[in-house]
Parts: sequence; C-alpha cells; structure tokens
Amino acid sequence: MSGLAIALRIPRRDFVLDVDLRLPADGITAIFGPSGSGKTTLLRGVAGLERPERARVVIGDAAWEDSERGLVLPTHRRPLGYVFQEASLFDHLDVAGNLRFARKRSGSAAPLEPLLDLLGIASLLHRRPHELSGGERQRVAIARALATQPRILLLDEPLAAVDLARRREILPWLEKLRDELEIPMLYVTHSGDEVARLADHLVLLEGGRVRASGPLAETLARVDLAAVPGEEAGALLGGTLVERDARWQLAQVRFAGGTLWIADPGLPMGQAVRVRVLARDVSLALQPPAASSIQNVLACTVRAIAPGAHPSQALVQLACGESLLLARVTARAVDALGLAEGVPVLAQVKSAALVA
Ligand SMILES: Nc1ncnc2c1ncn2[C@@H]1O[C@H](COP(=O)(O)OP(=O)(O)OP(=O)(O)O)[C@@H](O)[C@H]1O
Repeated sequence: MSGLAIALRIPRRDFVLDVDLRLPADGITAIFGPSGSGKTTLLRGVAGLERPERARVVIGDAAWEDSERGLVLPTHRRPLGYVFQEASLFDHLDVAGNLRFARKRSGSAAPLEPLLDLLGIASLLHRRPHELSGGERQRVAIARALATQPRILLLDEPLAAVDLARRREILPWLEKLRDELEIPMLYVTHSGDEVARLADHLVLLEGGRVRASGPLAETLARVDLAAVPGEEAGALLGGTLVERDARWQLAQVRFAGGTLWIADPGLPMGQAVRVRVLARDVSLALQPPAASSIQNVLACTVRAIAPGAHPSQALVQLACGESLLLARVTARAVDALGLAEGVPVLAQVKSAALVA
C-alpha cells in the first residue's frame, strides 16, 4: 500500500489544527506534542469525527475524504480501529464476546486466533473486563479494534491510564504489533520514552501545526528542534547486540556507523535494540584520547552546529557512518576546536542506555 496523506484544517474558537502530512504505510507514527497541540483532534479528523473546513484523508489507495471532490465517508464506513486511554469494553460480555461483537459488526469473517496470539490474550477469553488488569484490558481493546480488520489503527495515549509496571508489561506487545502488523498505526503520546521505544516515524505538533515530521532517528537528531519539547536532546541509534563481555557485564551494540558498549541488558545476542545517547553525554575531541575512562569513541564528521539552550552552549550534529549523534558542548569549545561542517571529530560517548 502506498503511504498515508492526511491534510486537515479544523478551526475551533481559539485553536486551528492545520496539518498536511505524508506518512508511511506501515509501522508506528508517533504523534507527539504538548497538551492542547491538537493530537487528539488529528486522530478524530482521520476518523471522520470532526467537521474540517478542508480535508484530504487518503489511506493507501482508499480516499476517505477529499473536500475538493466533495467526498466525505462517514466514520462507520472508514475501516479503522480506535483505541482510547481507557479501554471501553462491554462489561456484560466476556473477552470472547467483546471480540466476536466487533468482528460481527464490521462484517469481518477473519478468524480470531491469530489476534489472540498476537496480543497474548488466549487465556483471558472467558474473563469479564472488570476481571482484567489495566494492561490486559488495553491488549483486549487493541485486539477488539483489530478484529474489525481495519486499514489503520489509531491509538490515543493507550498507556496513559496504565501504571508503570503494567506499561512495562504491555510495551513488548506494542513492539510486536509494530513489527508484525501490516497496517499503519498513529500513536498519540506525551511520553518521550514511548516515542523512543515504539515509533518509526515522528510527527511533532505545536499549536495545531506540524513542527516536524520525519523518520524517528533523523528527526530526534535535528539540531534546529534542539529537543523534543520536554525531553532532553539526544540521538537514537538502532542496532543489534553482537558481543558480550561477561567479566565486566557489558554488551556491544553494532549500529550503522560503529559499535557501542552498554550495560549488559541480559538479552540474547542478535537481538535488535534501540540505544539512546543524550547530547550532554557526548564530548568531542580532534585526537584520540591518550588515557581516558571513556570506552566508546566513534569517528564522526560534523554535520551542523546550532546554538544551545543557553548562549554559552552549542548543539553539534554528527554523522557517524550512516547514523546521527548529537553532542552538547560549550560555544567556546566549538571555537577552540575549530568545529565547522565537514570537520572530522572523535565523539566520546560517556553513557548510552538501552531504550526499555
Ligand atoms: N470539543 C471541543 N470544542 C472546542 N474546543 C476543543 C474541543 N476539544 C478540544 N478543543 C480544543 O482544541 C485544542 C486541541 O485539543 P486536542 O485535544 O486535540 O489536544 P491534544 O494535543 O490531544 O491535548 P492533550 O495532550 O491534552 O490530550 C485545545 O485547545 C482544546 O482546548
């Protein structure tokens, strides 16, 4: 399926959502932004629950709305799954009943078994919603949304009402969905951790406008954004665990552009992982350090330099092979080292952590 085109202009009394997005046809697109930036309004617009002044919503090869052509499919004719903060399951039906109801209403004949496996809920089929934990309820709510065989899954802060322990429990299931489902997911969240862990693509909303939209790692490493609002500036590296140093409890991650030692997470070798490297944990040198406590030194090239949050600081974007890193250094260091676009440097990474 080709990608998604979502252009919406939805004016309200004190607020206008005005977006024009092209998004990938699979994986998770995180919709991130401060409270009131229009995240929920965007999802509701895709679902046909708003009355836009102008709209074009195309999901793959299906146009759901095009104001230029006078096309507006009502919500019930848009094959989508919608998962909210609080799972709104029918309490008079057990889990199996909830799933069957959704499947029947959508006219889908697909078997439910694959969904039970996908979300690990086969053992819960005969429980009523009030007999489920918050995390289990959300997994059932997702399964119910998928039982309608949607072309897109809309998730509005699905973990916001779930406590930290339950969140840890449900995140691997969301990763599995991301990797196995063939439909796109739009995932609204306030949590930088969820973005880092789950997203493939990031849309940053601010005041109803798109501040940035792009592949996750590339967007997080943009110096002009400085940081995802409310989050510390840092880069995200996707890699694979390749080696373990049992004596020192370290594990090596190989990514496009080098390797990094991290605290051994105890995961099997070959496992795909994401590693977050904060800008403040990266320092720069022109020569290899003679004796240093820093174990991770990467050969990179300066790609861009932008002022930091304080005039004394600068944020430096580095290309390390095909990967991007950010380093926060003083403006004086930029001057003293003669840092400029194209200058080769050694990035000393003081700390890198698995996103978990
Ligand atoms: N039914 C409504 N009528 C009028 N204004 C509304 C309505 N719903 C939301 N708004 C306003 O629209 C703007 C965007 O709201 P929206 O819920 O989309 O933001 P959000 O980014 O999802 O926020 P949050 O993270 O707090 O859920 C806000 O200014 C909000 O006050």
